[in-house]
Amino acid sequence: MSFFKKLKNRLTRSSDKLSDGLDAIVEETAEGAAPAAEAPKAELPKADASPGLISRVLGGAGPGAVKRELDDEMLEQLEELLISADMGVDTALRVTANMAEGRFGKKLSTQEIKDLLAQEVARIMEPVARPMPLYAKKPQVVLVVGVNGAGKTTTIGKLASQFRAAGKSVVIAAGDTFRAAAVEQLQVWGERAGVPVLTAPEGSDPASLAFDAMVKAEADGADLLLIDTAGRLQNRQDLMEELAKIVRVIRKKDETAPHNTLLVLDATTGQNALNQVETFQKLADVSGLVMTKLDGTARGGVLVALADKFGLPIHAIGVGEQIDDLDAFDPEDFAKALTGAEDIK
Ligand SMILES: Nc1nc2c(ncn2[C@@H]2O[C@H](COP(=O)(O)OP(=O)(O)OP(=O)(O)O)[C@@H](O)[C@H]2O)c(=O)[nH]1
Repeated sequence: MSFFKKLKNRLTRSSDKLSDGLDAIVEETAEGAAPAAEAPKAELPKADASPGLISRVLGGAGPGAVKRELDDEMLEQLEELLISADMGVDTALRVTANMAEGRFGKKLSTQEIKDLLAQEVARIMEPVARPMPLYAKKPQVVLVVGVNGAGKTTTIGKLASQFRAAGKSVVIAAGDTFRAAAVEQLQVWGERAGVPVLTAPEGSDPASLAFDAMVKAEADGADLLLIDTAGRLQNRQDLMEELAKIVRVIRKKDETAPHNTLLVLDATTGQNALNQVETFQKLADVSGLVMTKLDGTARGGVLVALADKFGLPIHAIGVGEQIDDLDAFDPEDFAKALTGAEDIK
C-alpha cells in the first residue's frame, strides 16, 4: 500500500470529521437544499451527510455538484469546523482567511473547499516537514523528552530500528531510572531493534547513566546515542534540574551534545500538545518534534496549529504500535488525508 493510502486510512477519523462538517456546511444553504436549523457539527455521523442525501437534494447529481456561496456566514462555519478539528483558533482564522482571499462571493463545492483547505494546510506544513538531521559527529547524541505515555519508548525503539536498517550503529540509554517498568519496556524495544540498551539501578542518577552511555557509545564507535528521559511534569522543577544535569554531564564528554532534542507528542491530546511544547521549550532546547498516535485520531488538526505557532520541524509521525509504524512527515499527503482533498494545486 502506498504511503498516502496508509496515512489516509489511518487519518480517516480526522478526514471524516472535516468532510462531514464540510458537507453539512455546503449543503446547508445550497440551492434547492432544505435549510439546516443548526450550525454544522463536526461530529456528525457520516450517514447524516452521505452522498445519498446530497443526491436526493439535487435529483441525482453527485456531491461535487452542490455549491454554496462563500460568504461571512460560511467562513465562520468553516472556522468553527477547523477549530473543532483541533486546529486552534488563530490557525483556523488564518487558514480560512487565506482560503477566502479572492474567492468571496464565489460558489464552491465541498470538494473545491477541501482542495483549497488542503492547499493552505500543505503551505503551513511544508516548512516543518524535515527529517531529523544526521551529523558526522560520533556519537550523535539525541535526547528524547516528553510526558509519560506520549510514546517516547516506542519512538526510540522505532527510530533505533530505522537507523539500524540504514546501517547506523545505535546505543540506547534508559534514562527514566525511576520507573522500572519504563526501563523494561525500553529493553524490549532494544531487543526488537537489535540495539544495546544501557540501564542503571532503579532510582539512580539519570545523568550518571547518560555519562556512562556516552563512554560506551564512544568506545563502541556508535553513530547514535538515543537517551530516554523521564516525563514527570507533575514535578516540573525536579524534571528541569534532571534534564539540565543530563545535558551538563554529557557536555563533559562532548560540548556540542546533545545534537538533537526530540520532543515526543501524543497527537490524541489535541490542543494540550501546544501547552506541552511551551513547557518543554522551557525545560530543554527542543530541536524537533515526533508526533505519535496519528493513526485513528480525529485530532490531526493539532499538527497544523503546532506548525503555525512554533515552526518546529516535525521529524516523523507515529502511525501505529509496531516497529515500522514510524513514517517521515509528508506535508501534501498529510494535508490531503486530513481534509479529504483529492488534489493540491
Ligand atoms: N496507536 C499508536 N500507539 C502508539 C504510538 N506510539 C506509541 N503508542 C502507544 O502508546 C503507549 C505509550 O507509549 P510509550 O512508548 O510507552 O510512551 P512513553 O512516553 O515512553 O511513556 P512512559 O513509558 O510512561 O514514560 C503504548 O501503549 C504504545 O504502544 C503510535 O504512533 N500509535
